[in-house]
Amino acid sequence: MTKMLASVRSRQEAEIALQAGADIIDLKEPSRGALGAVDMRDIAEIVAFVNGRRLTSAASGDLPMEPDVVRAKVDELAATGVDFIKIGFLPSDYLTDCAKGLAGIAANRKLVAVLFADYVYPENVIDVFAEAGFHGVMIDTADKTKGRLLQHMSTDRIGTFVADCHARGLTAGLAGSLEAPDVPRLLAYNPDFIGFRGALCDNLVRDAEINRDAALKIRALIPEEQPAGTQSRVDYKLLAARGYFPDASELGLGTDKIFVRDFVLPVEIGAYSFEHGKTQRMRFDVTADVLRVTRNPEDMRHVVSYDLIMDGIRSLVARGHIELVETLAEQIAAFVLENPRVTNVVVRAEKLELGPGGVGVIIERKQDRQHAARSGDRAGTHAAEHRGRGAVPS
Ligand SMILES: O=C[C@H](O)COP(=O)(O)O
Repeated sequence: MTKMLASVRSRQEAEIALQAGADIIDLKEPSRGALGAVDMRDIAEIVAFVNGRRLTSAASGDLPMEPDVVRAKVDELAATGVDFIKIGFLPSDYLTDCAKGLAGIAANRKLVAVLFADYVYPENVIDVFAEAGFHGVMIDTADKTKGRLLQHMSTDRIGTFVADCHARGLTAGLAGSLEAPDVPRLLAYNPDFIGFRGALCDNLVRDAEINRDAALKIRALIPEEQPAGTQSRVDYKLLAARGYFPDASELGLGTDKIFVRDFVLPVEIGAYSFEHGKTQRMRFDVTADVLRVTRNPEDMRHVVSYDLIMDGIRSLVARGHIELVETLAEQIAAFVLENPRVTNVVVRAEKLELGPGGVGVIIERKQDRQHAARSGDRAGTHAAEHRGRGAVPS
């Protein structure tokens, strides 16, 4: 289950987050930086106010990578009774020492290491926290003026991050100036929690007060059902279980078309030797017929996000050299059809650098409704089939 974490700075804000249904009340002072700490006295007051009705966490503040300083601050926070302590780790020669220095506290308290998507870390950084006994790792952004998490990290890398954490027994969290349309894209990767501050405030201004309606809007996008366990990066069965797809009773509403047009990416593709070891630009046009869920679409649960289509194409292309445009077009069609709301898809895949104009292929593929109905599990059937064939980006 993916939990909603709401960062609050005061008891009043904690009350709004609690009433809006946030799962984790995170204590953070946004005006003091990405991981600004709330004053100790206020933390104690807010933890007492929440009084076990929700999980609580507290940010450590933007600390220098000095083991003694970090340990002293975490010790102090541990005494407040918060359930989780979030500690920011900057790339540094002392990162490992700082993590190891917390192993003693980690034996008794749940520590969550916060890494920043706008910095570069050594490849084995998650191992460092697993070895030090941390409870989890989360990705956030350090500079809140420089874009959302998904502008720093592809969904494919996010999927890898979550899977790497889970493989090491760590919980995985995601945050970073997230907005409502980001939620279904991130939910598909099954993080343990998704964190918000700006999106809960008026006009996305994270230093402003939390707004109840904004918090309710985000809460509605993270339904609280218990998902089935999943192997896949993008799990449409999971999204279906969370209310992102229609019930059979709603199918009478017909379909709409969503499209991605003129989506250009560098791709390693081609059967000729001169096409190997380099990229060439390709343009993709995808049109999908999508079952309508409601007459009044109001939030991301009611739509099939075109972002999911673009994320899928990026992931497929990132897997390495592809011999044929036809192969890639089939993979894209299969990926889009994994979404049980898609009844039909047309994929146009075009190489842009081989002739005076484009060259490529247009294919049209349909959802195998009969097969899906036979299985009695419309939402999961195609995902399972394509996963088996390796069509899901991995
Ligand atoms: O822990 C999560 C953060 O508070 C997210 O803050 P943000 O949404 O303003 O980036």
